[in-house]
Amino acid sequence: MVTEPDESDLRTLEERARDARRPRADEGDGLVVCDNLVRVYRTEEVEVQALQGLDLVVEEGECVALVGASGSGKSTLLSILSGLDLPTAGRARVAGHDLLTMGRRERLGYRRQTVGFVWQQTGRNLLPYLTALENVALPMKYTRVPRRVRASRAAELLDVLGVTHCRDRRPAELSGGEQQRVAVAVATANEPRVLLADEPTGELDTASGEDVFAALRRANEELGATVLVVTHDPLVSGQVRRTVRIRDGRTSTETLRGPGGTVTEEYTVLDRAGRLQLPRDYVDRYGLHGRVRLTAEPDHVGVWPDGSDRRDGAGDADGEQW
Ligand SMILES: Nc1ncnc2c1ncn2[C@@H]1O[C@H](COP(=O)(O)OP(=O)(O)OP(=O)(O)O)[C@@H](O)[C@H]1O
Repeated sequence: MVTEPDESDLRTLEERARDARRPRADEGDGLVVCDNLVRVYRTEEVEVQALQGLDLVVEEGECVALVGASGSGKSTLLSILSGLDLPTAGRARVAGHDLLTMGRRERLGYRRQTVGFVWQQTGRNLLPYLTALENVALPMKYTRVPRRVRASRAAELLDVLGVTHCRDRRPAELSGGEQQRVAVAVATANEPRVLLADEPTGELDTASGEDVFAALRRANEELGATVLVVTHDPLVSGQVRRTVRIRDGRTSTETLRGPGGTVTEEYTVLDRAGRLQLPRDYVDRYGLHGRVRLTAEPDHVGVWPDGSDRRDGAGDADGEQW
């Protein structure tokens, strides 16, 4: 028997069709692109430059850890990418949405469908009077997913993220780690292209933190979300392929890891003025400080401690080749 789709089914289908027609300006240019991003907080007495010309490109499908000292601007960046905060200047584009110019309606749709968010504070992610299943189903109500689809997708997400046993419990009846895994399910309910997490394991013990990180990885690998996770947890940053370090409101160095977590490549960002920051352990390892000597080689630049007499540019333990 063929049944007629009801009105809400049709609305959902129309919305999906409209969404599919929207230009994908991001394609081929990074799913997340920040270009010279600036965020200045002004209060009556002080002005804080939280982001000072940050550049970042994240490709679709990546799982990236953002690390950096307290106050370096990590949460500010995530707030901007989540559509909650507006940059002061620069360019920020996520999945074809220009975060500086988008209007109220587009911003609402962006926050409901394009990005998902997991906060550090477990209590901030879930509504206390709803069960885990109801919490996960709720965001789909706002995007007008039909009721029966909401329930089955919520159950499926709880299953993928390993928290099926929590489905009929309220947040107060869950451990911190279980709450955060349910929070990942809530954040991925509307199939966002980008999942943002601000220290999601910060309040947890090591074992629960690993479970939550495994949930984020599943969201990345099995549900297809591109993941950006702010973390102070070396266990998390040691397990992702790419770690981006933020220093004084700018991206400074990047580490790429191969299978098994071994570091395969280190990068640094050359800013518009031609300045670059060397990774701290390189500076220490090669005793670089103050003035350093540069050698121009056919295909790279050598950086040597001042006073070293090496001039041929061949790699040895006294300098660093770039
Ligand atoms: N609403 C605000 N008003 C004024 N200053 C702010 C505001 N939010 C953040 N800042 C300042 O901006 C700078 C960057 O803060 P941010 O929270 O982004 O850093 P962070 O790297 O996430 O730090 P942490 O690791 O401690 O969370 C800090 O100096 C902070 O005090």
